[in-house]
Amino acid sequence: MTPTPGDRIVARPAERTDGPGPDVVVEPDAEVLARVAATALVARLAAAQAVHGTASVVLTGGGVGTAVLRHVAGLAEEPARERVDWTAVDVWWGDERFVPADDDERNEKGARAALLDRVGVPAERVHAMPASDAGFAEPEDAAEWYAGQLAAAAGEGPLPRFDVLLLGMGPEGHVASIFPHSPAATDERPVVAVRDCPKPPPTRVSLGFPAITSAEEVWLLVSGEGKADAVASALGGADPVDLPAAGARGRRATRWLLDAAAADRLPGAEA
Ligand SMILES: O=C(O)[C@H](O)[C@@H](O)[C@H](O)[C@H](O)COP(=O)(O)O
Repeated sequence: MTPTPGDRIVARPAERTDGPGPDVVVEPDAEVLARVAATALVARLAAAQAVHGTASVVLTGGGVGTAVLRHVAGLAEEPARERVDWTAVDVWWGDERFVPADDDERNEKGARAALLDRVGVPAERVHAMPASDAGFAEPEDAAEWYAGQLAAAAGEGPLPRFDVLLLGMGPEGHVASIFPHSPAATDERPVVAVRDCPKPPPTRVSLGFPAITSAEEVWLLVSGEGKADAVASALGGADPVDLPAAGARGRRATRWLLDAAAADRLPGAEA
């Protein structure tokens, strides 16, 4: 039987005072994880459209994040499946590499190939972060422009509704382009320029914590044994400055979608 989200809740850490505690879902491997996350994402976006008429999703780069998008595109081709109206989905990014538009390092490029160009999201709903050859000399200018795009979409307040915000996580606990002990980890702006990233490329634009934590739901997609220590620390209550993933929380839900290897060091993990 294909596992579905929630099949194996291995940990539900204590309720926190500033929102619901995280749910942890473990799937056998990265492939199943991506498939299950894709099915859940389609359901969540369809539900948002039923309520609001539109849905919004914040995308991540990374291996699992891109695999999820490929599975979502596959689901869109299955007539019997739950449907998302892709003409009524706003697509944002959690972070982007400040490199030329046609650079393979662009998260946007991967997302377009995996999903967006396949399901026909209208151009005006694809809110890519600027490339380095898009007329912004500095990433700070690009970050400010993106904050303006978010505010314009919000109507009131600085941020629009994000129904689901997807994040990958690095082995040291970075999310989006917020790296441990970087200025971005404590920046109070919704969008920040990031320089001197420990992981190349060094110059990026990222949502900051105020934007990430404004999302209705934050889903962290994490696979591989190299992430197991960071997963355990984040769920164990690490300081987000030390381990940014610990600060990635949604208003209504925070969902850690793990494969078994990434969940291996969680207390109480099932064999
Ligand atoms: O910008 C980056 O450096 C990556 O996109 C990064 O944020 C990625 O999401 C994580 O490192 C997880 O990546 P994997 O899922 O491939 O391990």
